[in-house]
Amino acid sequence: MSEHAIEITGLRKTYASSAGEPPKDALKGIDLTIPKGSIFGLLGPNGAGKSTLINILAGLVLKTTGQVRIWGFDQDVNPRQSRASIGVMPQELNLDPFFSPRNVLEVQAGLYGVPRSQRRSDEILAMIGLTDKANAYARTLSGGMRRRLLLGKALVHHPHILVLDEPTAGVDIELRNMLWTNVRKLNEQGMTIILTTHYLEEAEQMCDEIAIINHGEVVACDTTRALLGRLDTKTMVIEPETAVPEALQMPGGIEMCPRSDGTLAFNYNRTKVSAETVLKAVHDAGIRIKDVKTVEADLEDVFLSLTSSTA
Ligand SMILES: Nc1ncnc2c1ncn2[C@@H]1O[C@H](COP(=O)(O)OP(=O)(O)OP(=O)(O)O)[C@@H](O)[C@H]1O
Repeated sequence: MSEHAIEITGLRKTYASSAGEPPKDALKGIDLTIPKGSIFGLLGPNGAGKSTLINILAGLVLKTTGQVRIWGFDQDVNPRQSRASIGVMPQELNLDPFFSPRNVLEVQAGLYGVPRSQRRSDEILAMIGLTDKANAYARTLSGGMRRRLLLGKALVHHPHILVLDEPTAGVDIELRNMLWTNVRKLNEQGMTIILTTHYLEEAEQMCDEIAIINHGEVVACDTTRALLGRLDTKTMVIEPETAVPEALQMPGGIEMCPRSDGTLAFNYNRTKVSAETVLKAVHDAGIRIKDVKTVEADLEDVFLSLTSSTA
């Protein structure tokens, strides 16, 4: 059995032309492997191709060419097994208004051929906090409750992989925390999680690995730590003890930027300049240091550097 939850090779999707619009190459040859047991982030600007990719994984959009293996099953050769291995929580709140949460879960379990003896609607309702609403019409549920129900619906067939498409877009903090607690718990139980999010801080906190997609191509795929280590620029922020002399000259490779709060930011390329060199330059400039801290690049910096030049 493969150690990868998902293996994608040469995946292309071209949407046919319609209403006078030319054909659209939404995915231009994606190669991607997602390790089993990981929390994997799929990031990219609007229109990058994330939903297309997720919908292909979910079996909702047909690929143009390429190979997709889900939990070791080739989508074309073993469509039933590959579909059974994955559960998708979609972005849209597409629920039948006259179905109760219990109906929704039971019907979904039926669609996936889960035998009655293996259904666990009560357990799922408890997990998503909808036990009291088990028999209420979906149209009477709040937006947050519907979203939780969609999470439950994605889990009825015990998938190995859970895909969350923008699960926290526009949700309040309480629901966001509840979602993440559940996602972490499921991951600890061995489920592989794939998520798209616009909140880079969230991806930084949640994901072990991240792929950044731009214009239908993977422009970076690495561990979150390695991705954050990619940017060479580092900043040292110094709070001076005394007034700073005007017109300071810094050695090459160190740029000084005074900040409005009275601190001084020194930007330097950490592969070329050491922190010690920066501190010495500050000292030689006659600046007495009251406090000092260094600032690492965050995911937003990495994201912008990889996507803004071609946007
Ligand atoms: N059914 C479709 N027909 C034609 N073009 C489409 C269709 N669906 C998506 N596209 C186009 O394909 C490209 C990728 O869209 P996709 O929805 O996959 O991006 P995305 O990264 O999910 O964006 P967002 O974050 O805004 O949801 C876009 O240019 C979009 O306009």
